[in-house]
Amino acid sequence: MTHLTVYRDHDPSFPELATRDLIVLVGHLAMTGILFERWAASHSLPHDAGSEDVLAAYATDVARLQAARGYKTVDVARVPRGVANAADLRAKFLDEHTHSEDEARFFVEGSGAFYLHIDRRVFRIVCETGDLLSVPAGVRHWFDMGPDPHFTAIRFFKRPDGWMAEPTGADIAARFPGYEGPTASPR
Ligand SMILES: CSCCC(=O)/C(O)=C/O
Ligand SMILES: [Fe+2]
Ligand code: NI
Repeated sequence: MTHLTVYRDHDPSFPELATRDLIVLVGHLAMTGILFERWAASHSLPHDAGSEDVLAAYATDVARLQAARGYKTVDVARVPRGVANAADLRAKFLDEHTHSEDEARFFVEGSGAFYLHIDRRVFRIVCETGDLLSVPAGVRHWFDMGPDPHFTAIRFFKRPDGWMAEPTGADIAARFPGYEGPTASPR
């Protein structure tokens, strides 16, 4: 289930806030400039769906968000259940990094946890199917898809050339609770 946990960035053992209440979650994230919305993700996708199939199924939603927030480019990040190189894929987003522009992610299936490091706090947001989250320009963050990953996310970019990340070189991500999957108890 979607939830938010807020930590001080030097103390991963004692959260300041943990909530599954969407109104509280949206409000807390909005105070830091993060957009969170719950969308309908009602199109079932075949296991072998490609990016074009995903974008075609959600074309109306994609066009609406592009028009509203000026996103120029979209792509699809998809990790099907049971993928062979899960550990390598997981490692790709596990280090803290930034993007030079505001981006957004819409989870059309599956789940994963984003960690946004803002003003000496870490906002851990477990996203599930139907969740839309923005990552503001320059915000330090990382993403954990878990040990048994499964998700499809439409990614929205303001840059015409899509996903580009700048590593911060910090080792903060390793100190925070990872994402263990949708059946794990929330933290
Ligand atoms: C859930 S989309 C894949 C992860 C990603 O694009 C990103 O930037 C993580 O920080
Ligand atoms: Fe990122
Ligand atoms: Ni699947």
